[in-house]
Amino acid sequence: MPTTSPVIVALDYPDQAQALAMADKLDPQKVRVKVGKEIFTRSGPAVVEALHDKGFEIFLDLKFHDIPNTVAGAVRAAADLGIWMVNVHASGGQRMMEAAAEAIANHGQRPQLIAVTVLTSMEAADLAQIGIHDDPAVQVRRLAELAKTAGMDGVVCSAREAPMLKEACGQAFSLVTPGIRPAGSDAGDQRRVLTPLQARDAGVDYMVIGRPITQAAEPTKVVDDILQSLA
Ligand SMILES: O=c1ccn([C@@H]2O[C@H](COP(=O)(O)O)[C@@H](O)[C@H]2O)c(=O)[nH]1
Repeated sequence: MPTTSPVIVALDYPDQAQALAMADKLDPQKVRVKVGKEIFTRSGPAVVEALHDKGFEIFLDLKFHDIPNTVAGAVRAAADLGIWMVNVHASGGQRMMEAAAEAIANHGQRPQLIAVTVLTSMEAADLAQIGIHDDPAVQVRRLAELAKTAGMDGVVCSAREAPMLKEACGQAFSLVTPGIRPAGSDAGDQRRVLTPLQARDAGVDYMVIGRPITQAAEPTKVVDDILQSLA
């Protein structure tokens, strides 16, 4: 049975052995896992297959961003891996997102297709450096509305923007939120953060949590404490 848990654990490791060792401490009934650029660049589809064999649903977080034809092909290849969710960058534009959606519209194992808005590591000063002089929330909303128009199933955003986006894009539009930090844990390079409980109360659908779990002395306990706090 697929899990209904909102928690997605980011398996950001330099090699497959370490990623799978962490997966062995996790329960596919309690969490999904995220395969990102580091481990996928190192291990490729083999790590996806190994995690599937362990029973996990997988968010393949490769954030495709290229011309429409290239992104369409990449999203199709991702769907062929049988993953649960895949993403593109909304800043690639409407035509790029439409090409991605079209590429998997009739796929037998169609994954959820979501678009990254503004990275949770970015704040207003970072946006200003790339010529965007709006508040992050304004840019997030602009890109989320474009993503919805282009046929995306949802977006990656910060939990801070969740109430605004549920209002603007509707309850069925999925909000996937990294930048989740249990109280007292180090924000690191993240800037727009909330705790799991604050994120739930803000209305997010999925919480992506990496280092607070993967770098903990007792990852299983951290997962259980997070799920308990949400119960
Ligand atoms: O805006 C974004 C998009 C993706 N991520 C990814 O989520 C995890 C977060 O890991 P933590 O260790 O909990 O910070 C990581 O894999 C990022 O690549 C994001 O943080 N923000």
